[in-house]
Amino acid sequence: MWITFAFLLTLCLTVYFYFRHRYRYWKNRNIPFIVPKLIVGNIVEIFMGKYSPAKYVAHLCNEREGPYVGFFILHKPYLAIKDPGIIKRILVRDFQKFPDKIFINDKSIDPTFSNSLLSLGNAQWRTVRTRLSRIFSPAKVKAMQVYTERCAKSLRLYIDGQLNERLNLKDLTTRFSTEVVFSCVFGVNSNCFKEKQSMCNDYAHKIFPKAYVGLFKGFSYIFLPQLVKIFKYQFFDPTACDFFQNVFSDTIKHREISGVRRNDLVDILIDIKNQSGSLDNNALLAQAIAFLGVGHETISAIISLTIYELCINQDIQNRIREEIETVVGEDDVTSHTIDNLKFLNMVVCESLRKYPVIPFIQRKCVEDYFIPETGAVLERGTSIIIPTHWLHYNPEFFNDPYKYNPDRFNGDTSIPIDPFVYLPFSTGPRACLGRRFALMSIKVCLIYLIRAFKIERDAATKGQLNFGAAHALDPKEGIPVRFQRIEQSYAGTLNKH
Ligand code: HEM
Repeated sequence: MWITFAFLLTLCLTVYFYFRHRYRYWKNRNIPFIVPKLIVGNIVEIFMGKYSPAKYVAHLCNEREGPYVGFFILHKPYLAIKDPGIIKRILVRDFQKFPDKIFINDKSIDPTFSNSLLSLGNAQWRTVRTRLSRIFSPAKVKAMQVYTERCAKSLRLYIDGQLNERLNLKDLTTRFSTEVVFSCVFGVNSNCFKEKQSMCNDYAHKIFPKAYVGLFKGFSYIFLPQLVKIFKYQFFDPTACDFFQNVFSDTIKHREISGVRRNDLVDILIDIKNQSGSLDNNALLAQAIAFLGVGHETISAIISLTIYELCINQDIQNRIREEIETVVGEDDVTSHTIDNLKFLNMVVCESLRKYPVIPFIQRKCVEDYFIPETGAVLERGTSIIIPTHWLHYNPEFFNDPYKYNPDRFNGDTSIPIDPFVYLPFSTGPRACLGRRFALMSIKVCLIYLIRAFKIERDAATKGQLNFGAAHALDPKEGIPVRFQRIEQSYAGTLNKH
């Protein structure tokens, strides 16, 4: 018994002194930090469901003055960077020292996610990113607009059959985004508007699990890699990956045999595959699944949250409609007309500020790094968080940040917006690859809907959305709204297209 007691005592003391030593990490470097709780660090509030990870990081940033704040998840130190000058160094000027993500990247656990651009480490990331960089060039995105417009017309018809009924915005916009990404990435129709229950839509939803399972997976792939290594669970849902692997392989085979070109992403991926020494099938599939997973979630979230704001702020909805009427009228939507819709652009920018769908950016330092502004040295391997959500809601950078106010993006140079505090797509060499494609799809969808319908709140629409800790993009109760056909002039466009 004494031996057991001595063993347990030694174990407890070892754990205690180990953590005490680890928790001096930021103090020893003279970096302000949040005092951690023994063993768990600063993780408790997230697991109690008090905060989402994004809001928790924002809360930590508010707790300490200064350009950065250190915190701990279990024994591991993290640094949240608050100063725009240092953010610029990390994302752009000294990017070569911060090219990696924190995500665990283990091909034996999750080959699809680990092969995707989202998580690849420096050397491989560079090769894949260079190969894929032309995928969303202005000309390619212009070519994909035809397919996106087709999807917007299908959505419009789908709504037209359910006028004045209570509709859940998220359901409509995920059908649209799945159809768009399927059409442009996989080169096939997903039948999201033909079938109430579309297999493609169901599997697209499954790629990233929702609610607490999704929260736990996403969180652990960034902050608790030990758990992922022990339990070996995949980031992307394996059944969804199998389903899309089949769809993608069939499409590639069909294109190669038939020689048909559609000028979409599949064609580009086949071209990349045929270049010597290029990406193999698994690597291509990983990119396609990542595009589908990221693309369909983010595009649908921004469209539904924008429409929600337009229901609450009818004056803004009317202003967009007037602009569309003046610039586009009943004509086709071209990339040129999209560029001329200045107010619509301001609206989308404001939605991306108020709802940063990727609420923080992550980087890992690959060499010791001296921060000239403060004299601090970041050790090789330091995990960095850039708190987009905190920056976008900071009154020092955005006046009255909880207000939905597109006019803050009117280009007034007396109150310029710092590009290193407004980071919906991030910036620098590792910024979002799909930015151009996402903006085009969001704008096309909004133009088609606002031109044809007056969109109004329903009695059940909340004045304030309740996201809860685990529903980052997805308000808990959905977003119920009603669509009404507007005057004949707009109905004219319905018949025309
Ligand atoms: C509203 C829509 C979207 C937003 C707000 C968004 C935002 C972001 C952000 C913040 C990052 C992290 C960048 C960084 O670490 O510096 C990212 C990465 C990425 N996004 Fe997007 N994204 C959107 C849509 C899309 C779409 C539609 C696609 C493709 C179809 C896409 C593909 C990617 C890829 C491949 C990366 C990884 C880039 C790399 O590591 O090289 N995104 N996105």
